[in-house]
Amino acid sequence: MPASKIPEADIERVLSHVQPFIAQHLNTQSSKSTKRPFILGLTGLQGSGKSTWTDALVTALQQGFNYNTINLSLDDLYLDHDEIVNVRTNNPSNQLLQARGQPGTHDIDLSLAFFQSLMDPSRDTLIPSFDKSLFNGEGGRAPRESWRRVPAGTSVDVVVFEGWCIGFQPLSDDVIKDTWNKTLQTQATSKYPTRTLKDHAIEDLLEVNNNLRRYCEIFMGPRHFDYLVHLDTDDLVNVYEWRIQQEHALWQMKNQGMTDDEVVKFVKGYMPAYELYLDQLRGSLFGSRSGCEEKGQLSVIMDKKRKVVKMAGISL
Ligand SMILES: Nc1ncnc2c1ncn2[C@@H]1O[C@H](COP(=O)(O)OP(=O)(O)OP(=O)(O)O)[C@@H](O)[C@H]1O
Repeated sequence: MPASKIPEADIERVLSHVQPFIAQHLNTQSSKSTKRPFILGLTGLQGSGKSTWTDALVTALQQGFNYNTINLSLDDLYLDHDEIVNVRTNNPSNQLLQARGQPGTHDIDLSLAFFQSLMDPSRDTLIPSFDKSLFNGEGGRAPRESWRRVPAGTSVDVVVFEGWCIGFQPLSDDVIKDTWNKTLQTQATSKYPTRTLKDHAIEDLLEVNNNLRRYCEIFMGPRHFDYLVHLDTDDLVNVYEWRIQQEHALWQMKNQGMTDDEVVKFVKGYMPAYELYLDQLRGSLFGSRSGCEEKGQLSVIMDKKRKVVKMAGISL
């Protein structure tokens, strides 16, 4: 297996925070007839390395601790292609819902079925898979025969569940309106804009916020996780830089990829969510009044080159 881009020492540091929570969880589950796996959320900005970190964590949890570990990406829960087209057609003026990505473009029933099947040892668990290359890059559900399978009777210890908006929590309509009202117009001269709310109609932001609310109620709220690792940066502009580095590497390797302008347009689509929800997440997903205060959260701050410059448990 090729060496991971994540230094082993960084993985070890993360696990020194997380593993005691896993051990405690498995200990309390051992006497139960229906065992629930430990759900380790991994959230992070676009291109921060969520998939790469997930792979490294799964390997370390399996090989270093012998935990039966699987992973799921929120990207694998996208609606199938025809449903994504429906979302686009039903929301013609909402720029946030013209392609897969935002809350409102994932299959909630599929996510529920996945998490419920993990609790039922009499059934195989199929891990959903989405193929981004289908339909000229619009993507579609991969055939079920190609999904990974956890055979019935196998108990899964840990699920690493990664996604860009995991840990984001809906705001009240009033807070969204207030934030929107106070936000200045997008910086027209900025190469990498980080203030984009005014590019969107307030009702479009509210709609995505409502979709996020449903996600959190059903499978993505604080009660659905046991621990959250957050890949973050001290400068949001790095999200543009990371993606541009990635596309430049792709150009060198395959002579294809996005142009810098296309990257800016693409990353800008995620900025409204960062502007609205990042502060609260940085405060804590398991904050007071969540009823989950005993759970843990770790902030991993990376610089422009994705070097970890700070790692700290979030205390309430
Ligand atoms: N620590 C790192 N150092 C250098 N390169 C990295 C690092 N982490 C990830 N990369 C590279 O950055 C790119 C994006 O990584 P990855 O796909 O893991 O990010 P992601 O957060 O899952 O992306 P997306 O938000 O698009 O789903 C990949 O080319 C990966 O190899």
